[in-house]
Amino acid sequence: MIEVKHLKKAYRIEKQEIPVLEDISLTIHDGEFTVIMGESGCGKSTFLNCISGLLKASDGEILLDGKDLNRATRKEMEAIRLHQFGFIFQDNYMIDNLTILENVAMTRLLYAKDGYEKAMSLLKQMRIEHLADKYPAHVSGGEKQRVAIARAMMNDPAILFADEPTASLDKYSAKEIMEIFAELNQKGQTILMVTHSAGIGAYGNRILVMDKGCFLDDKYLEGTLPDKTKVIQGLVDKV
Ligand SMILES: Nc1ncnc2c1ncn2[C@@H]1O[C@H](COP(=O)(O)OP(=O)(O)OP(=O)(O)O)[C@@H](O)[C@H]1O
Repeated sequence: MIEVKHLKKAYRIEKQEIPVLEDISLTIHDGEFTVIMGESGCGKSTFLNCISGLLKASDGEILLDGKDLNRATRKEMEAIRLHQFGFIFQDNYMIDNLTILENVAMTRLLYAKDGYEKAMSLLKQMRIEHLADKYPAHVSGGEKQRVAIARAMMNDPAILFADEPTASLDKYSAKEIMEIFAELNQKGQTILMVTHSAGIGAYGNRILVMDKGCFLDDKYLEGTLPDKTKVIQGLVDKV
């Protein structure tokens, strides 16, 4: 569970402070698949980066099971990112001269002996075990995103953060990736995802709509994918 209390974030450009997030308070509960939507530039990625510790918030508390990430030392934050968080982005950089299996296994090999077995079992779960010995340059965009999910799941993260994970994919690959997300969530994985697409957001079960650094709507979603897409579109159109 992550509790966000009075989170503020401003960027400093030269001597000027540019406020982006304005006093946000909310809770992300375990097992939720929360989706953040809103117009370009409203602060979605800034929010995701602050609560995942990739960016330091200007003020407020971000409590992960009671521990305030905004006051954690760099070493504590590194450990939390390694052991408790998983990240998936639009473009997932991989090390070109390592195989897919090595890319996935890498972070766990830093502290556990079962890196390769765990990586192989996740490649199987993502149905891409046949890619294990290939290099990143030789797999498609959709396959690369599956590799990125496997890599993000390597340390059994408490929360999976995803920023526009389907933005660079065609609609068929995007659907496959979202089906994997939905399956992981059904097995209990907490997910926090930013997207621009109501159809992609509909795979989630909670929608947060952001406008100018605040959340305007926070709604739990039920029903079929088309039902949820309609609800999300209605909320987003109000912005
Ligand atoms: N490092 C930075 N320094 C200064 N300003 C920044 C920085 N990163 C983002 N911003 C500004 O903060 C605001 C919010 O950016 P952010 O990327 O969080 O928005 P977003 O909602 O994720 O946008 P998009 O949907 O286009 O990705 C924007 O005005 C952006 O220009």
